[in-house]
Amino acid sequence: MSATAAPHAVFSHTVERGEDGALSVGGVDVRELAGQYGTPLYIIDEQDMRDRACAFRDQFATAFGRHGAEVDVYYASKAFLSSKVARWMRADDLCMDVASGGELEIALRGGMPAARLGLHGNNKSDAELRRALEVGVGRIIVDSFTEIETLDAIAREMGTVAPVLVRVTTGVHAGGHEYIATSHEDQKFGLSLASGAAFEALLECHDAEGIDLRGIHTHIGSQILSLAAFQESAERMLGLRASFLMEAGVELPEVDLGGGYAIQYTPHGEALSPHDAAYGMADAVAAALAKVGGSWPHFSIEPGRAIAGPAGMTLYRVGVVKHVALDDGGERQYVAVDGGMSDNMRTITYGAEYTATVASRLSDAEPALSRVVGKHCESGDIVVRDVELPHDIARGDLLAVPATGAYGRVMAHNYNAMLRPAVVSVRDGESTVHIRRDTLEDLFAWDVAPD
Ligand SMILES: Cc1ncc(COP(=O)(O)O)c(C=O)c1O
Ligand SMILES: N[C@@H](CCCC[NH3+])C(=O)O
Repeated sequence: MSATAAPHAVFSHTVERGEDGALSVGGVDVRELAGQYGTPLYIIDEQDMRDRACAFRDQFATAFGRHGAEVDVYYASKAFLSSKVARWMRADDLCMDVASGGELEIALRGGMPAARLGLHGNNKSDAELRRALEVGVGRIIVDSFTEIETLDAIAREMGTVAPVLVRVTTGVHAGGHEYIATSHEDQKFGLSLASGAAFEALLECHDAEGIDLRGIHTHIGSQILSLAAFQESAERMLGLRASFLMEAGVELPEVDLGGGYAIQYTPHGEALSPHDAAYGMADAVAAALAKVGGSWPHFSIEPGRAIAGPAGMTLYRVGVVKHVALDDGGERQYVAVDGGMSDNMRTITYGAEYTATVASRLSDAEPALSRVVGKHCESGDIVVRDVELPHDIARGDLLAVPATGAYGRVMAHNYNAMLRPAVVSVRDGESTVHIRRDTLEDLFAWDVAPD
C-alpha cells in the first residue's frame, strides 16, 4: 500500500494512512487484521514498543554513564504482559518488574531469567514469596514490616537469603489522578520517609538473617509530566541513603526510582521523553550527591506505560450512531462500538482522555462533536469522551483508538459476559497473536452449570 502521512502523532511510529484512506500498522492493513482476528482488537506495534524500551535503556545508560553510574531498566509488566513481550524484553536486555505470582509465572514462561525480575506488591502471599525465592528472583521489593518478618522467616526456613529493596514513600505527590499517585502519605503503598518507618524498615532488613538488604525503591505515581517531581523524589531518596550511611554505617548499593513517565494520549497531550527524564534525573542525582555525599549507587527505573502505551491501539467496529440534542442547542454524535468499558477501564476509572479516528477509510464529511461509547449496560461506558469524527461515520466503519497499549488488556474484564479481545502484535507485514480472544467456551468453563 502506498502511504500518506500518519493520521496524527498519537499513533505508534509505523502507522500510516494508505491512498485509499485505510490505516496500516507494522505494514498490515487494519481491515485485514479486523477480518482475521475480529474486533475489538488490541494491536501492538512491535517495532515501536521495542524502540521505546531501548530508548529508556540507552538514554539512561548514557545520561548516568557520564557520571560512571549504571542503570537497569525494569519494564513494569503490569502495563501489558504476555510471554512474548517477556521474550522481547529479554532479547533487548531489559529487566522486568512483576506485581503478582501470576505476572511472575508469565515472565518466566517467556524466558525472562528470574535474576532479572523484581517482585512488587503491598500484600504478597506466603506462596508468592516462597515461589520468588525458589526460582531466584533478583529482588523482592518489601512494602511493610509484616512482609519483612514473613520474608525473613520463609527465607531462613528455605535455607536461603532474600535480596531486598525497601519501598519508600517519599511524600512527593504526583500523577494525573488520585488513584494513580503512590507516594503521598495517605495511601497503601510503601513505608514513610517522613515518619521514620522507612529508616526503621532498613534497620530491620539489615539485621534480618534471611534478608540481604540491597537498597531502596520508590515509585511516585503514574502519568507524570513533571520532571521536577522525579528530581525531588530522587533527592529525598539519596538523602535517606546518606542518613542510613551516617547512622547505621551502611552504604546501600542500589536505588530504584520507579516508573510513571507520562505519554501523549491526545493530539493536545504531552509526554515526558526518555531523553529528558534521563538527563534531568541524572543531573538531579549528581546535585543531590554533591550535597549529601556518598558514592553513586547502582540505579534502576521501572517504566511501564511509556514503553507499552504508545505502541498499542484498539480497533473497534462501529455499530449504532445516534445524534442527541444538547441543552446549549448543539448536538452530540454518539458512536457506539463493539467493546467499551470492558476493554478500556481507564476512561471510567480515571476520567482518562483518548482520541479516535476512522481507520477503514477517509471521509470528507463535516466533523461532528462525538462521543465514542461501548455496548455495556452503563451510561458511564465511554471510551472517548470528546472527539471530532466525520458526520458520515456509520455502522461497519472501523474506528481506531491510539495509545491503549498500557493498562488496556491487562485491566479488561467480562462485565455483561463480554468476551475480552485478542492482542496481536504486528511487524514487517506479519501479525502474531499474544493473547487470544475469549470464547463462549471460556465463559461456560467458569460458569458451573446446573445438574
Ligand atoms: C512499583 C511500580 N513501578 C512501576 C510502575 C509503572 O508505572 P508506569 O506504567 O506509569 O510507568 C508502577 C505502576 O504505577 C508501579 O506501581
Ligand atoms: N492502571 C493505571 C496505572 C496504575 C499503575 C500501577 N501502579 C492507569 O491505567 O493509569
